[in-house]
Amino acid sequence: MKNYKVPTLTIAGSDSSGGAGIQADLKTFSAIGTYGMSVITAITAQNTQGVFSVEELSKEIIKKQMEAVFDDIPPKAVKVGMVSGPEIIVEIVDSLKKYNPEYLVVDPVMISKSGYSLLRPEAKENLIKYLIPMAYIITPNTPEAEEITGIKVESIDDMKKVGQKILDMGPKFVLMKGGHLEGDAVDVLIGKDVFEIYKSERLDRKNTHGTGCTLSSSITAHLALGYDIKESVRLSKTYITEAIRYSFDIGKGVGPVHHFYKFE
Ligand SMILES: Nc1ncnc2c1ncn2[C@@H]1O[C@H](COP(=O)(O)OP(=O)(O)OP(=O)(O)O)[C@@H](O)[C@H]1O
Ligand SMILES: Cc1ncc(CO)c(N)n1
Repeated sequence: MKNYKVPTLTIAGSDSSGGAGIQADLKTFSAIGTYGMSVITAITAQNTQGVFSVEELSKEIIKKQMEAVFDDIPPKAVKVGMVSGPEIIVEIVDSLKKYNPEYLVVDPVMISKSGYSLLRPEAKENLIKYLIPMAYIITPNTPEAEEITGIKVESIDDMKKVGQKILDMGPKFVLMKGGHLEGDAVDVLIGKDVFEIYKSERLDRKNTHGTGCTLSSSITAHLALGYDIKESVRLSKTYITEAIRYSFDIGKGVGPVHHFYKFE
């Protein structure tokens, strides 16, 4: 029996409609059985139809949130999602270096499903230079992998090649997500001596708001529970597939995935 009394932390933006960002992360942390905490980096006014406005929080309040969490309840695993500005990336990296959590999952959030930029262009350099190299695992989708490397990703072969380039930037593992390609939903895990393919059927569902956030939070929670990287990704791939399968129409646009307890 796993010890479920394990704290997990998400450092990310708030999605007012509850489908992505902090809200998706906390739902996932709970559904998998861990104790979820949050450091909020930005507030977005968004729903199933789009992102309408973003207000970034100051680096001072981000630092204070990090101190409050780590000084009292040090998380076993941490996930970083939306970090839109260059200064807050530096602040978060400094705090993470100070507290040194065992697992750091980086979801390099750049553009929302509705096409809104969640990473300011001038923040990209700091993301690549400081945050990506410290990650235990980074989980880019294909457009993000292209932005990070400048190389097109159109096939599983490209995912392998580009994933290797990202691995060379310093993270321990790279999970290349294939949700944006055609055919089966195939994700590729790459590490120094690791190469695994995770394949599921492509579900014909329109409600995929928050898939990326949910997958990376699930990996974070499973790592915190003590699963190894391959098992954490395998269980998380199942979690996201089922969460998409059981998604339902809520709101007028691209609805959220459905979170529920499902294990092994
Ligand atoms: N229609 C689908 N059917 C099954 N699995 C899917 C589908 N779409 C995406 N996935 C899976 O969902 C996970 C998230 O992948 P995706 O590439 O959609 O992430 P993302 O673009 O970062 O998401 P987001 O838009 O929330 O940021 C991956 O495991 C991917 O294979
Ligand atoms: C706050 C937030 N983070 C991440 C995503 C994923 O695209 C989103 N839509 N909103």
